[in-house]
Amino acid sequence: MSERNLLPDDLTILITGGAGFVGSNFLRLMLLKYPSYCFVNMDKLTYSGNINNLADFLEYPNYSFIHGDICDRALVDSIVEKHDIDVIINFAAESHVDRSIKDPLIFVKTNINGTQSLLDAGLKHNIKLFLQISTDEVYGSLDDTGYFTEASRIAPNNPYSASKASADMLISSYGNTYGLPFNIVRFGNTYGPFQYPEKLIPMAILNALHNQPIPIHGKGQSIRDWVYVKDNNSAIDRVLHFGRRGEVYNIGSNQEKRTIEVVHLILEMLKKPNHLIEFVEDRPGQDYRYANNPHKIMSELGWMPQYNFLEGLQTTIQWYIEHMEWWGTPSN
Ligand SMILES: Cc1cn([C@H]2C[C@H](O)[C@@H](COP(=O)(O)OP(=O)(O)O[C@H]3O[C@H](C)C(=O)[C@H](O)[C@H]3O)O2)c(=O)[nH]c1=O
Repeated sequence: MSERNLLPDDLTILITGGAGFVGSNFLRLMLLKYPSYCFVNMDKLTYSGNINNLADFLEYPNYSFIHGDICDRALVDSIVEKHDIDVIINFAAESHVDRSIKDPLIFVKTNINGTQSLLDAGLKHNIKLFLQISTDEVYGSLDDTGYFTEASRIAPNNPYSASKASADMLISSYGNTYGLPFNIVRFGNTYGPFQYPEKLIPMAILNALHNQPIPIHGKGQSIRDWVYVKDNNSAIDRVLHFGRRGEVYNIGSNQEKRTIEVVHLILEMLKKPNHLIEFVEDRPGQDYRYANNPHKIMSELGWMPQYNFLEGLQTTIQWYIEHMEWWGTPSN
């Protein structure tokens, strides 16, 4: 078994994409839990990032924000050098599959070239760990049975997942060739507060709240394993502190649902009618099912998901009810 990551007691961590959904939720946990660590948040503030996601932390002495693009190699290099970064956690990514089908170029730029720029800066300045936030989509699609393990074949099916798979391979090649210490964490479908409403759950909640149609691809038969964002946070925290050098960890919560079931639950919880559902053409190359087997992180690092889907969904719905004005009226 490979050795544990060797990290100093007081870490300085560069979080990329920390104004986005998963990154801002993670920073929220870390800023409260580790007041002796320093966090530098670098974010491009694209359409899906929002500086308000961390508004209540702007005055924290151990937190700083830099507006910038991970593809800007000179900027990335200067940040890693100037702040004496120990760990880079890369949340920055273009992540919406439908957008990647319409315009793959930005996915290749941000997800592959951007990752390489971080790797090069990390290597040059001897960081102690590069932690990549990745996805179970790199394994492609499953039938009704079986699960992805860390040993499953990498077989992405759309430009988004191909760009994430490429980044993962680049990272492990830097580990193998140059000895860069790294971990890769591959999540299932993440949901919770602060998610930009283009992904299924926040889109369906907000459309329902505005009595707008909810577009469902095909007949809504695709299956996803839904992981509450706080469970993702605790998984990253465990990998950061206890992960073994060069290892990949799959995250899953064994809470699989069909898309149509998820939307029915949302409508039921909001007491909205089912006729808001509008079946539309299926996504080209739609993946039928994703489901990670999280045995490795559970047995080696003692991680356990804490949130069941109904509880997480209820909390998420409540958050969107309270923050409806953030998003305006849905355009469809
Ligand atoms: C946006 C939308 C989605 N869907 C369907 C398509 C999928 O079968 C399912 C979930 O779609 P969503 O786009 O929310 O997520 P995935 O395509 O599963 O991918 C997501 O989970 C992985 C792990 C990532 O890594 C991606 O970043 C993340 O976007 O609902 C609809 O039917 N209608 C819609 O309007």
